[in-house]
Amino acid sequence: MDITFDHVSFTYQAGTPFAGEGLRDVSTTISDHSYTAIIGHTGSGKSTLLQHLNALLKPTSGSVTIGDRVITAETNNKNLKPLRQKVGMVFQFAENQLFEQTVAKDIAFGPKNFGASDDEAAALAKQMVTLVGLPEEVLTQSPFDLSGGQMRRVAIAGVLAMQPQVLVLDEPTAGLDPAGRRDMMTMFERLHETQGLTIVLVTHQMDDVADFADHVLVMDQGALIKEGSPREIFADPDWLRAHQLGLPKATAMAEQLMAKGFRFDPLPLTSDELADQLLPQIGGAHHE
Ligand SMILES: Nc1ncnc2c1ncn2[C@@H]1O[C@H](COP(=O)(O)OP(=O)(O)OP(=O)(O)O)[C@@H](O)[C@H]1O
Repeated sequence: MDITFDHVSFTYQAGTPFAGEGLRDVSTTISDHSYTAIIGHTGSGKSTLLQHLNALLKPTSGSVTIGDRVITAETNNKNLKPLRQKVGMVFQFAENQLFEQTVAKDIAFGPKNFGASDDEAAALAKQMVTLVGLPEEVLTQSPFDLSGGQMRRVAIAGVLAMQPQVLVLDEPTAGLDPAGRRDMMTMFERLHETQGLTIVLVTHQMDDVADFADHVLVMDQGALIKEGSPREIFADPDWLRAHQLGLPKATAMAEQLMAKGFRFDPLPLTSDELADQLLPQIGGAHHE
């Protein structure tokens, strides 16, 4: 399912003295099965864009086409339920939204709300808890007895239990330690690869963009100012700096090495790429 933005602008509190522009004339397509990263500094419009992906917000002007549904300012709020099922949202600190007495009940809540029987919902809960890498034993536990990282996985399982086609992730690794972050990102990669889920990721971690995304949207002051593959986006470090954006660690290190006379073409995005280009220059990796 593609999601296409056609000249989308969005104004918060339109018509009041507090009106503020959230999005300005954004046109782009998030393709079916893609892994799209959205980057941009604070207040650039990333969260506003995300909320248009399942019509939590509707454009003030322009349209968003989600699969076969066209959302405009005139769209009424009826019949949006199927959209909410197809596009699953994992908000920042999603674990704060857990509320049931057991993990099983929490994961089953969404499907039951959408008409699944008790048995179907329980089966989904069992399936999803495994999919997010937790042992089945947690199903009978209180979510509040789990670690922060495990609680977040339960919240994600609850979104996956709706069997969405698109998984939207707003800084999903915020607050986790480095190992927890890596495990979480590997889990999303697995969901993308094995379940065919389209992933839309908002992140400040440029290494995650380089490692996982195949398409990148760069937001600034509500506008989409650049889009392309990670290689295209990270090819111009000066441009990124001018927009207060960082670089993947390997790219930043390559830049420093270039100042000392090393050559890199293209600029490496990952440590493997950095090593592959560096070794021949320091007399390593000779294969006779
Ligand atoms: N509820 C709101 N009412 C009024 N203005 C808002 C509201 N939410 C966001 N804005 C404004 O819209 C613009 C875009 O905000 P948005 O939250 O989408 O940015 P962001 O890139 O997600 O930022 P962050 O990285 O801090 O989450 C900002 O100027 C912000 O002040």
